[in-house]
Amino acid sequence: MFNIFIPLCGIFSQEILLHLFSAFTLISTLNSFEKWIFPETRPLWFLREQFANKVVVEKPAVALESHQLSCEMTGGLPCAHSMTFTVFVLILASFFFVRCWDRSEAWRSPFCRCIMYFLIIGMVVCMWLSRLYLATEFLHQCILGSYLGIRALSTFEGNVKYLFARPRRYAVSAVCFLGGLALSVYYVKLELNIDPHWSVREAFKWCPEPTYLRHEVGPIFALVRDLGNLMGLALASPLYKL
Ligand SMILES: O=P(O)(O)OC[C@H]1O[C@@H](O)[C@H](O)[C@@H](O)[C@@H]1O
Repeated sequence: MFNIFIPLCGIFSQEILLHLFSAFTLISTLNSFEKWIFPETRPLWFLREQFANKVVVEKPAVALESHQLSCEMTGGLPCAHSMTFTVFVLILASFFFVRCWDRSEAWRSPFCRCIMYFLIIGMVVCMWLSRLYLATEFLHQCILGSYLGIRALSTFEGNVKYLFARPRRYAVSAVCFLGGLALSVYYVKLELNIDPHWSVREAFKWCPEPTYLRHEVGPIFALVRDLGNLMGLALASPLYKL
């Protein structure tokens, strides 16, 4: 998303680019924090654990396969793909249809609205199905991911003027605070004897081929990536001047 789709959207308008990048970064950070604080298991890990502990002994008709796309290193809840994809599709659809509505009355008809909702829901459900097919997510993780994405996006849209008007020093301080919070979670977990790297250990334990694991999908990498993107936005603040 950050490398291809979001920059490509910037070809059409700088407004879309800024809106997409800021909403996407905030929502991705929210997701990374949730996964960092409370990593939940994934179907692949859960099922393999069940077989290893002999809780399930009957061999299923379908074998579970692991490959590069299914060897994830973060927790399952909330599904990052569903969360960010829902936000991406909603922002693009709203820009596209608002433009069409401004150009022609015909686009405001109930038929066109139905097509729009059908397309959005269809694309999000396809994303859920792809995650379920790979056994990387449970259904509730996908549904919650999309739900949290929608709630976070509506909060962002409601406060966008306030956020875009923040002076640079406030924005940078907020990002530094988030960095401190992520670090504190690490030490609090160590104090409580909770392994902060639990999800990484699960990934190494249940992924049959260690070379399938990608460092860029680890929880610390995702947090650093998102906080780095946020710092970029903070340094460019106030964003309404861009
Ligand atoms: O939660 P999901 O959908 O399995 O996604 C796992 C990871 O997928 C990666 O593509 C993202 O960069 C990470 O931020 C995310 O944690």
